Amino acid sequence: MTTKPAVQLCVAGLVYFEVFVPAIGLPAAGEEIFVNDIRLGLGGALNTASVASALGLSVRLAHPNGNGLSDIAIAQKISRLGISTLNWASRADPAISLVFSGVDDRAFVSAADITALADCNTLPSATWIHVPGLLEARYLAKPLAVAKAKGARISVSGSWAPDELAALSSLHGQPWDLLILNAKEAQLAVGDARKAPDLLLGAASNVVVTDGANGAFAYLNGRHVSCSGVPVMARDFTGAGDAFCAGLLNYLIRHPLGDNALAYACAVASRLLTQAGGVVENPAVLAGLEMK
Ligand SMILES: Nc1ncnc2c1ncn2[C@@H]1O[C@H](COP(=O)(O)OP(=O)(O)O)[C@@H](O)[C@H]1O
Ligand SMILES: O=C(O)C(=O)C[C@H](O)[C@H](O)COP(=O)(O)O
Repeated sequence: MTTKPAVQLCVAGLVYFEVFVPAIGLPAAGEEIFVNDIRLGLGGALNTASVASALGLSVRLAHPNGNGLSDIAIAQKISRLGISTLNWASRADPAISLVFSGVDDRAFVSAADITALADCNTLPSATWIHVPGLLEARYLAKPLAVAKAKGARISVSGSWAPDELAALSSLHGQPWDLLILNAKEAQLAVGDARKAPDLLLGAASNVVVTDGANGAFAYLNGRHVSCSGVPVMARDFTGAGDAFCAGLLNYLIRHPLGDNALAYACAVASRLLTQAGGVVENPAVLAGLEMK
């Protein structure tokens, strides 16, 4: 008899400590500019984990940590969110990002101990394991392959990793069950984002491309599907892609062959645009979208 794993979704990757840089020029040497506020936040793997947990999934966050100031803040926040973790050692402060907010997207300057992921021996047993980043997936390749052999389904989302994106179309053997890219990543991977669902089937049996306000299109469960974005008054674009992944996985875990996966994922992503940052602390942001 096979038993279902108690954890429905494991999210494995780095948790980023983010400093949102105010949109002003740099001060001259020796000078100091005071602004009203410098916002801090957490992101990376915690984004998808927090959304999935708020949507009602049992979630485990697998991430390396050290003994830095950001590690203390991250551990406390995760504990307050009630998300269970699997940790292993990294350097202190393994993932720090400066976030520069633009008109309809953001840019990052980041320092990340990506190699710490290679020290992960085993990932928790889960129905799905999601890795938010191609480079992260490369460093986690061994435990991911072991988990897949034991029956877990593997999902990987893009992130801006040009070399990994360029190599995607030559992958074969479908190491993953689901690949999610945004349009810019898909463009870099295959030259024409619209063709990505067909051209990247060597990497994963399901390929989804998100396209900002336009929504998403995919090859999912053996069919070409698409959906429009849900219009909202956007406040902050951080975490929309990560929330989309959480919504999509929540749907696929509960309705593996259902027809509304993309529409549901777009609805979840649009809610994240109405709050600051990509971590859901107030589940009311997702009111009406929880699933039992
Ligand atoms: N301006 C927007 N209005 C409505 N939905 C949006 C908007 N921007 C993003 N989304 C939603 O978030 C998803 C991911 O956004 P996208 O910009 O494609 O990815 P990323 O955040 O990874 O860059 C989209 O598929 C869509 O559902
Ligand atoms: O801080 C960094 O450098 C990160 O890469 C982690 C970010 O929190 C998310 O990955 C945001 O990603 P989106 O969901 O596409 O907005």
